[in-house]
Amino acid sequence: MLSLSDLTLHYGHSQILHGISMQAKPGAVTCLMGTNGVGKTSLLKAISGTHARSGGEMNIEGNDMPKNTSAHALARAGVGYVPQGRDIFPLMTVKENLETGFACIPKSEWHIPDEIFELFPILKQFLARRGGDLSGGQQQQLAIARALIAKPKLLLLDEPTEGIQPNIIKQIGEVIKYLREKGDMAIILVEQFFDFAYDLGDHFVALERGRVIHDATKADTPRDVLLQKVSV
Ligand SMILES: Nc1ncnc2c1ncn2[C@@H]1O[C@H](COP(=O)(O)OP(=O)(O)OP(=O)(O)O)[C@@H](O)[C@H]1O
Repeated sequence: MLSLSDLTLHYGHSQILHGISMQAKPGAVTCLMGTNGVGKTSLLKAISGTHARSGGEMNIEGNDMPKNTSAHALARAGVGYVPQGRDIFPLMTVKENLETGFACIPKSEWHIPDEIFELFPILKQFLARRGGDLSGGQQQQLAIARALIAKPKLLLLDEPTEGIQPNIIKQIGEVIKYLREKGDMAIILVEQFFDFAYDLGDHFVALERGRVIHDATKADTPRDVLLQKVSV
């Protein structure tokens, strides 16, 4: 689904990603791991087009995506991005936040599927509540739901468990498993909560200072080996 080859990224003169090559396949959770500051969020920004890469190739479902492809065009091509910190609109209602997910799909598909409320029942209950009045965990659920409304083929999740209470972490884990089992979506999960990531992951990519130091299936990634590679 997604294939990256020799991807580089800079902020001004400072180079953060140094030739990243990796893939993400439908029906699988690819965990992107590494200590703080290795470039995980920057890589998701490059894939989602929210910060243009400086070089390398990106291919989505067989189509080359030039490096100046806009975030909007990538969203239309099937990339759903749930950024770190969620970025929900605090003054808009839950319903309005969900409706912002319509921006990248044809008008004929502008409705909130029942599946969204089956996955996140709390959102149905709080449809008229302002986004900013939800708890952190509920905001995270809203951010994931909003991304799902655009029916992504590739879902990018940046630290979905950060600052969230254990019962909602468990629910988010169940949603990720459900989406994986549907089989048509590739999922890239950036996650510092090691056990959560190791439990969900089918494939593990570890970064160190903007370079890939590990890229293997779960069968070829013993827990202790990965833990050592992604620990300070
Ligand atoms: N907008 C920016 N301008 C300049 N440097 C930045 C910017 N955003 C991130 N960086 C730097 O790029 C490097 C990689 O940051 P990034 O957020 O991608 O890492 P990360 O692996 O996601 O870390 P974390 O787990 O802390 O989120 C860090 O050194 C960071 O300070």
